[in-house]
Amino acid sequence: MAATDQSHKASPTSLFQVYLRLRPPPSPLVQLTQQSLYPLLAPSERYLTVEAPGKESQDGMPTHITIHPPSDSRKRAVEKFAFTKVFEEQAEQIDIFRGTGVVPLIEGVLGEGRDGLLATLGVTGSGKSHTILGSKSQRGLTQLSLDLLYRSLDTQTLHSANHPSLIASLNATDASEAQIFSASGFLDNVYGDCLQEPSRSRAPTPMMDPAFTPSVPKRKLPQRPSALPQFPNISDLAFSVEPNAEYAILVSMYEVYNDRIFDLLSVPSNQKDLRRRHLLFKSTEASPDRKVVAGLRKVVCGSYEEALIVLETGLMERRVAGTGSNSVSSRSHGFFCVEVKRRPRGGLSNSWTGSQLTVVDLAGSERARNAKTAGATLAEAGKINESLMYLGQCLQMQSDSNDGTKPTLVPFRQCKLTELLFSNSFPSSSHHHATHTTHHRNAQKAIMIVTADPLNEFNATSQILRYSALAREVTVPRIPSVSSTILSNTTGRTPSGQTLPPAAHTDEAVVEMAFSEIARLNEEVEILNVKLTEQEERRREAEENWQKAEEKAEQIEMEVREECWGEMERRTAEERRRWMGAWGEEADRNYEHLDRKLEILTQGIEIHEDAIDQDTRTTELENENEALRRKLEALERDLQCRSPTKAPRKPQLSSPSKDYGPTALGTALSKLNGMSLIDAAAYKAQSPGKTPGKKMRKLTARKWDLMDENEMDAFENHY
Ligand SMILES: Nc1ncnc2c1ncn2[C@@H]1O[C@H](COP(=O)(O)OP(=O)(O)OP(=O)(O)O)[C@@H](O)[C@H]1O
Repeated sequence: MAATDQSHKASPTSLFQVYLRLRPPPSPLVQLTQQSLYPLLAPSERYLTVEAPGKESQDGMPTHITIHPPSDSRKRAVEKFAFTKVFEEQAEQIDIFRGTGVVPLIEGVLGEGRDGLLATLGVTGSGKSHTILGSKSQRGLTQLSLDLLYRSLDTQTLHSANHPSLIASLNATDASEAQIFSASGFLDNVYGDCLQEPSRSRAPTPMMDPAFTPSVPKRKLPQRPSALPQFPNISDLAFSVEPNAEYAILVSMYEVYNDRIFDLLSVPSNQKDLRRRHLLFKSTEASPDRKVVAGLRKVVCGSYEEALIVLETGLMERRVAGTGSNSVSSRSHGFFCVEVKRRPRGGLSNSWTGSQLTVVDLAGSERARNAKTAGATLAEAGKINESLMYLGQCLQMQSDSNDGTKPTLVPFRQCKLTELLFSNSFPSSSHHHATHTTHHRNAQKAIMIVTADPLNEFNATSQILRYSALAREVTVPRIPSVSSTILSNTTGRTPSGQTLPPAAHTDEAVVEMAFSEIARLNEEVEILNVKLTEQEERRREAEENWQKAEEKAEQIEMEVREECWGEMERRTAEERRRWMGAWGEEADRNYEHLDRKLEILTQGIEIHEDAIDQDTRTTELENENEALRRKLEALERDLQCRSPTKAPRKPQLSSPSKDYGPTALGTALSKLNGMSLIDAAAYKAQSPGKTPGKKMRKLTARKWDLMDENEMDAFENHY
């Protein structure tokens, strides 16, 4: 056999441990009734064989299977798949519970504070629901896990009926913006009178949400927990937990339908209103490092029985909602979550810590394909196929990286399902600002149980196995060589029975070699063909993804552009408003300033007019004027007497020696200066032929200084 892939071992860093469970053939009666639903092959046509356990197997369990394509298949390649463990048809529910990693997963949730995820994957009818939810006679992994949790916590589990402040305390610290209810309150509301016994008086439900109105259509009460299967028994199994702690268990359920998340415990307000509000998977303020489904309804279940009824209610809602929206139950991916919250014993503290176990029942891919022909919308069927294809890609990436050559880069953000399954699979740490401590969160541990029916259709089953397996080998069986076929009956003898000569033997060997070479080349061609088909398939998927990504990018760009444009317009309007405001204020200030100035001016004028009498002031100014004029004239005369030979200097009227400033007095003085000049000119005109020089020679400066105007006139007339 020629192999194209030799990687067998699951890497210890794998995000998922992948177990394969083969379902047994149905009983003849079931086969008869369900033949049309799940057309099965005859046992002789079985294409799947389990390999004997190898060296790497744990507990002597097989880890590999081989699938041989049926004779009518186009492909001839034989494929070998590796899993963490393979459970054959005879495996019971308890074997799966104990043999897969479910028990350590629960231990991690209880002790290590590590989230756990358990999912089943397979084509329709392969036994997913049987494995995860059980049957009429047997419990599934969900019920067994709940049983183990309650058994381990035992009396340390808190009941909301005994602790009235429990719901408020949980509400105060819940990071997922959830609505938390007590089990009795929740069940009362959904089933109403069905739960009541005539003699029993019912205490009011603590912390009942007023929005939780009793107008809800009542559901038919599910089977009593005591009527539900008790087998297999795991009473020998329990973990010891922190003795100084007390625990609360919160149950929530949701489904992913058409790539949207819907609460399964949130019953619609009336029968017609089946358009449920979808929820977001996001990081919240209280949970920055971890994404949570925000706004879920959570029910505090104090006992295993309460948890079972809530589980049944959610499953029923999944069916009711499915039927109402023209779909069937397995057309959605169902999530059942059990949160284990812990706080120090005493009930005083609100410091809840804890982790969560999530059980996932994935939709069957085959059902979606058939549903297309059964009248379901293309979008609905397409969404399941799409989400399973993305899940396949993520698992494929994991298996590709298991050989250690490529880093694990899981493209899990492509749809809600893969986001929900993988987002919390990576370790992270977050800083709590309030306490200034760094909280380290363990990476989630995940288990995938792949269910397969070896008698179900080859293509669908091989497809699921191909992308969920941890490793794969492709081989092509060696075809019996042509020469050996031809010569098988001859062996050195002619068909007539004659022995061939030695030369003929040599020719036979050459022919044999040639044929074996042709056969080898044929094998290689076959393998290359298989590889080519796969590459083409991957390329097609990649191109589809590329196109989708481009469309998404375009849409995001448009949204961003619109957002930016809106933001710009908003800011411009804001800026305009701000500017107009400022401008108005400035104008007001200016007006005010002007008003104040005018007021001051008016007041100033009034004061001036009131303070000084106009006439007195005029007289004063005239007197002053007179005195100054006289002084000026005396000065001029003095000047002329002192330098009689020199031409008389013109008084500098335009630049008086003393700067009087821009006051009224200054102006008056300037006028006076002008007047002096005119007077002097007039005076000169009155004494023609007499030069100032002659006059100056006959007068003493002292005398001249002391003479007044009249004396001066007399003096001039005398001479
Ligand atoms: N391991 C098993 N042992 C016995 N019966 C089984 C086993 N697995 C499946 N069955 C039976 O096969 C039938 C189909 O199984 P189941 O409903 O679990 O398939 P499924 O994969 O969940 O299908 P769907 O996708 O339609 O929900 C059921 O009647 C179930 O009881």
